[in-house]
Amino acid sequence: MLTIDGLRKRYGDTVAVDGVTLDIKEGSFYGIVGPNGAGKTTTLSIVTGLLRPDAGRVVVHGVDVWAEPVRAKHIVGVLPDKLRLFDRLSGAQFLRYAGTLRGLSAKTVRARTDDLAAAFGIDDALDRLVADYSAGMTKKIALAAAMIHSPRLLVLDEPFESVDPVSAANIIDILQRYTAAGGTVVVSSHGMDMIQRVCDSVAIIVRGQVLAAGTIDEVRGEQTLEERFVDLAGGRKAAEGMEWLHSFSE
Ligand SMILES: Nc1ncnc2c1ncn2[C@@H]1O[C@H](COP(=O)(O)OP(=O)(O)OP(=O)(O)O)[C@@H](O)[C@H]1O
Repeated sequence: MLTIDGLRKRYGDTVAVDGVTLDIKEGSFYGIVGPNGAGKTTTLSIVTGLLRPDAGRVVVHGVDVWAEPVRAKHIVGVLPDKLRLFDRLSGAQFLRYAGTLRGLSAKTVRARTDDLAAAFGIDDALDRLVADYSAGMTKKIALAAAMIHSPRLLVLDEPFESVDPVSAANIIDILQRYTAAGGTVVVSSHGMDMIQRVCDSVAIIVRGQVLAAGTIDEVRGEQTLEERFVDLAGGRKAAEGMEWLHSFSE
């Protein structure tokens, strides 16, 4: 469903992505994990056609993202990292915008808006401005917009950040039913327990490189995913040299 081949991206002197290669199968619930600044968002931005790589190729369901960006974007639904939404629209207007942009008819958009709002528990907020939504509600309306055109692949950058546990469980349920029906989900998250529980496969990215990738069991071995992650990310830092913090100014 998604082939990422030899991606590279640098920002000035900073190498953000250093040869990332991954193969993600149709129907997979695929987790991307890595420490802060590891290159996850940069990788996912390139995969979804939001950022041009210095080198490498991304192919989504047989379509080269950078050779045929419009075709590729029909296949993919994206929840970007920094949510820059048209927040002077109401929730309903925002979803209508997202659906119309994807070529859906007004009738289809209306029906899907109702279904998505009910599924995400934001039906009461559809007539309010997105600017007035809480962080979790904003995440949910952006997720709904990513799904409205029923894409084959959902690329979700930290979808559970700011989302309450009940809503997160609800979203996971929606995504699991989507993958069971043949949809593919790629999700970046810092929630190791969630990734271990929900995903079938995972890649650990550190300093722009894939240090481990495969099924959850292949990657974690005898350890928990979190232990394996901490090992590959260079271990925990000892909390020394911060004695001044305990000297209290008053
Ligand atoms: N627009 C930019 N300009 C310059 N440097 C950038 C830019 N975007 C990202 N970087 C740098 O590239 C590296 C990778 O960043 P990226 O956002 O991809 O990491 P991440 O794994 O998503 O991190 P986090 O878990 O903190 O969200 C970091 O060193 C970051 O400072």
